[in-house]
Amino acid sequence: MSEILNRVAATLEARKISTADSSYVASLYAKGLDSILKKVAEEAAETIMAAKDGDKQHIVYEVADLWFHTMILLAQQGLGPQDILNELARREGVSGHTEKAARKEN
Ligand SMILES: N=c1c2ncn([C@@H]3O[C@H](COP(=O)(O)OP(=O)(O)OP(=O)(O)O)[C@@H](O)[C@H]3O)c2ncn1[C@@H]1O[C@H](COP(=O)(O)O)[C@@H](O)[C@H]1O
Repeated sequence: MSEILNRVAATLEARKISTADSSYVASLYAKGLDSILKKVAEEAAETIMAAKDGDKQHIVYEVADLWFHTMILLAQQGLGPQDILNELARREGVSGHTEKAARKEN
């Protein structure tokens, strides 16, 4: 399931050394962190609106946009999808309440 995530992550890495005007990802890196964060916030808001509409196809489309832009954020920060998968795996089998309590201690 994560093969596509890995392929997209590899493309995002490659775009770090690309200056192609035609590259959406390269242009977003060039604009910097605040622009990336703005896109993440926009896509989150669009996801919320799609969910409120209840149109499943629209939800899938907007969540794909949201995942994609969070992946750009991760790449820009020197992280990748494997870091998130590792964190989710770590939480597996841990109840949400236990996790919440552990966070409060940190
Ligand atoms: N998966 C995506 C992908 N999903 C969404 N987008 C772009 O993300 C933007 C989403 O922004 P919006 O929904 O706000 O739409 P918009 O109004 O057109 O965008 P803005 O003008 O506001 O930026 C659009 O420009 C989409 O084209 C993507 N752009 C690229 N990819 C992947 O990234 C790869 C590299 O892309 P380039 O860097 O463009 O070569 C591609 O081969 C794809 O695999």
